Amino acid sequence: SAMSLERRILQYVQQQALRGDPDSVMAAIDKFGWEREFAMNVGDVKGVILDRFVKETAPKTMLELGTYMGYSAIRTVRLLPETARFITVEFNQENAAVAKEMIAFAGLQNRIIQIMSDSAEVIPQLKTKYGVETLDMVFIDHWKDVYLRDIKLLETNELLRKGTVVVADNIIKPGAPDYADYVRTCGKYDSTFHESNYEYSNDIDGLEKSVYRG
Ligand SMILES: Nc1ncnc2c1ncn2CCCCCNC(=O)c1cc(-c2ccc(F)cc2)cc(O)c1O
Ligand SMILES: [Mg+2]
Repeated sequence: SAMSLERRILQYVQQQALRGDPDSVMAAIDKFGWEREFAMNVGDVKGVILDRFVKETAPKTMLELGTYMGYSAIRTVRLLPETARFITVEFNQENAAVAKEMIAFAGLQNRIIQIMSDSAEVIPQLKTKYGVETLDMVFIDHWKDVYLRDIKLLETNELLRKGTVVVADNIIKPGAPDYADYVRTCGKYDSTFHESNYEYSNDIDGLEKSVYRG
């Protein structure tokens, strides 16, 4: 169809959900994912595990790599106080534009700093351009073959501190084997795998939670 999948989901949300109600926006995106077409949001099953990590960590400053449609940004920020700073980075301009409208519909546009750029460009600028000292939490959900490059960039740019929680999606499907191997064996993280289901499916997937030892 002429309209992209992401645009069709945004239209569905605008028709089915309640403006300013993040939970209704998430519910509409998840309903579309289960009942109509697959979309690569973290989804409602893995989302519950992510929620638990966010509540446990209560980050004041958080970075997300891979905004996509804004589902996990909305899911996360709904659990944070107004004072928290949430920065999300998306490379794909069309998806970033959809995310901007999705986040605005959810009423969270003042709580989310959206950057439309390659994470490799943004990470080295977080301290100087975005006033970040260190990150309390990171959610990695962008291209699976750049997860490892980017966690190393976070390390070398001194953005991690003792206790920073790094959560990564898709450890099984599509998989990020070089990343998983690194965080589990390099000695810099206490890393645990949390098995779950792949979004809108009964297939197996899971999140890796890696706490930086500092
Ligand atoms: N360097 C950068 N900086 C910022 N954004 C950036 C970037 N580089 C890219 N992007 C923009 C993100 C692109 C989307 C990333 N997500 C994915 O690619 C993804 C794919 C699947 C999937 C699995 C099995 C299948 F059969 C099909 C799809 C599931 C998921 O949960 C996913 O998160
Ligand atoms: Mg994902």
